[in-house]
Amino acid sequence: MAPISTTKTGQPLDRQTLDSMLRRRLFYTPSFELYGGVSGLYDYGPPGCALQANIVDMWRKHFVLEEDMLEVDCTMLTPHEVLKTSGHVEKFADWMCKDPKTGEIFRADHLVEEVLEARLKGDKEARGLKVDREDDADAKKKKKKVKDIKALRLDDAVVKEYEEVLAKIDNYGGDELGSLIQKYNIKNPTTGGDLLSPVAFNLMFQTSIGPSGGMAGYLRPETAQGQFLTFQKLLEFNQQSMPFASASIGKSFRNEISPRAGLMRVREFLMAEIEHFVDPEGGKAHPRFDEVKDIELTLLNREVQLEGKTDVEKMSIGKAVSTGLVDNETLGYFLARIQLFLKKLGVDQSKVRFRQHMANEMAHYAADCWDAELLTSYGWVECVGCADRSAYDLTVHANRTGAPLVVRETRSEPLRIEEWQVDLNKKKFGPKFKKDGKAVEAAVEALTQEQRESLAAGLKKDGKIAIDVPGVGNGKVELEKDILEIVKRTRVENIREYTPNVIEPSFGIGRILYSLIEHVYWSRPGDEARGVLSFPPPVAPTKVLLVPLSTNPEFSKLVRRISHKLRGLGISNRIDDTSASIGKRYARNDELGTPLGVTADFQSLKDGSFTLRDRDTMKQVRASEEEIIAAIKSLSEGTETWEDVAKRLPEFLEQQVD
Ligand SMILES: Nc1ncnc2c1ncn2[C@@H]1O[C@H](COP(=O)(O)OP(=O)(O)OP(=O)(O)O)[C@@H](O)[C@H]1O
Repeated sequence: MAPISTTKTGQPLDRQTLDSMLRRRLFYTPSFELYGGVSGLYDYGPPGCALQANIVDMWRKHFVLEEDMLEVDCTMLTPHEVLKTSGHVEKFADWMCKDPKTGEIFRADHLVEEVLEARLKGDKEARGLKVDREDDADAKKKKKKVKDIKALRLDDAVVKEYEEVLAKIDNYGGDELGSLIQKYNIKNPTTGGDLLSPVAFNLMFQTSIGPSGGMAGYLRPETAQGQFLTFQKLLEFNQQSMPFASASIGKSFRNEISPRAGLMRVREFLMAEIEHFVDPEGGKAHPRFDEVKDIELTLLNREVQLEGKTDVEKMSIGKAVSTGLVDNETLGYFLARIQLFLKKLGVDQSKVRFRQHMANEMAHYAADCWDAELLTSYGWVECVGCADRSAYDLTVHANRTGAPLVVRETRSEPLRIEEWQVDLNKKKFGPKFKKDGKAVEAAVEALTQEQRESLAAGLKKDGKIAIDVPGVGNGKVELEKDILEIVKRTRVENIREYTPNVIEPSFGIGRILYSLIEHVYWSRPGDEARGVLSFPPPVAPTKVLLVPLSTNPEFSKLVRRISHKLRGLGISNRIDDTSASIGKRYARNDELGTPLGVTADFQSLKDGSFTLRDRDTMKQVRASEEEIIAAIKSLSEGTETWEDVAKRLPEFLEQQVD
């Protein structure tokens, strides 16, 4: 069963309270609410926008800047042909099942998951086991509308079976989901009605480009394809130097079947994707792997899941790669870098795990794939996917368009290849085969080295050979030695040509943003109605709250001056000069996650000093304007912590505001 997500004070996270706080503070709001809203579409308000911008900014610095990646911004409108070639038109689908009576539609894997989890909860209740508060609230809420939750004791063997199914839920295809629905007698949870068998539903939004409607297209479901199609130009831009990575941040669109998980599953979302192009020879080594090899990750491997379990293992990425658990250094390098990025954002490290894809879950061409999952009140949720897509994408686009999406490198040592070559005597060949000439020539060219070797021996012995040429005569064609010769020669290759493989870390910014909010959310003991969002200062939407002690215009002047100076330094700040008590004003900003507060008071008028308050500890220091601004700058940039500042500057105890 999905584990419970607790806050840093050990309380189960109360999602309803958090959600209402986030909407009240305008982090986000359902789109088109005046018209009744549309599932899976949300608008971000000011703190949500600032938070998203800060996450994206940190992403750019952590990946694009740090690794010299080549950022591109490709169009979201994509012609049908491109997505047909990439396989999306045929395969980018989820399984849905319909209730023919009510017309309701369910995503098949989510339905099986929801019903089995509900039954396991019911079993837990029936066994008299404590159901966690969040579990309880959830169950109560669902009981009203979900018929399937009953305090019903299950057989131990059934519990085990359900748990195994849940551990493998991402691995099932349509037929298997259909069988599970049948086997476990899963119905429409609201009406108890029968459901039709699962059918594939393509998640892309279709459109047409141009007024004639003649060019079919889609809103892109990922940013990746644009990057693959600019590969050649980027390689040129990079002066033919490998390896290199492209990166892109932009909206993607997926017509999710029944999005009911807030920002976690939406129909339009911001993605940040990297396509790292690497030479497949040499084990996909990464030049900077040494820098990360000792970083420890929490790994949930494929075999464990196939046994129906979810036990994780902590392991250094160096060991995971050397033992072959993670396929190669480049993939391992990015897993470690993803973990470091999430840490920088303030994601709770005990709520991060990397889950390896099971065979069915992975695209057939992928060599290995790991998801960074974050524990939230929705359970473990994939927030970053990291896949080795091999040479698939470049190969299919090259085959379709004829563009050479390859790397050509001069070899340091020319390569000498001993091989059997076929020489055709064109003067005799043409007149003999006439219109069939092309087909015969293609069949000859297609002969493998082994075939050529044995045919050479046959030619020497009998003076003629027969080869298969489908569609010509009876499918066999005889060739005499005056028409062709097969000889062994040495070919010297100075240029090496290869299709790079691609390692793709793919980030859903909205999922990361929401999970981060859950991870930093807590309430002060004894004051549960007041939420606090403990964002690290660099990621916080607003860095500083400026409060004049009272409505005295002299205080107001001082805070405006500080605000102006902070703005000059690019540090976001807000003045709250309302008549609410200082405690209330700070509480409001705790909910917005503002890490620092500056108060102007009578002492400020006297000696120009100000107090600086830390959101999390509520401790204050007092110092000159210059020192306070310097402290704010270093805290906002993440170069100092509050502990560092508190060591440097004298604590201010007199006027505790909360
Ligand atoms: N509907 C969505 N809403 C928000 N973010 C999404 C959505 N679908 C995908 N993402 C984000 O994009 C990232 C890369 O997409 P990917 O195709 O790997 O997801 P996915 O495997 O289809 O996700 P899921 O299985 O949850 O539908 C995911 O890790 C996730 O953060």
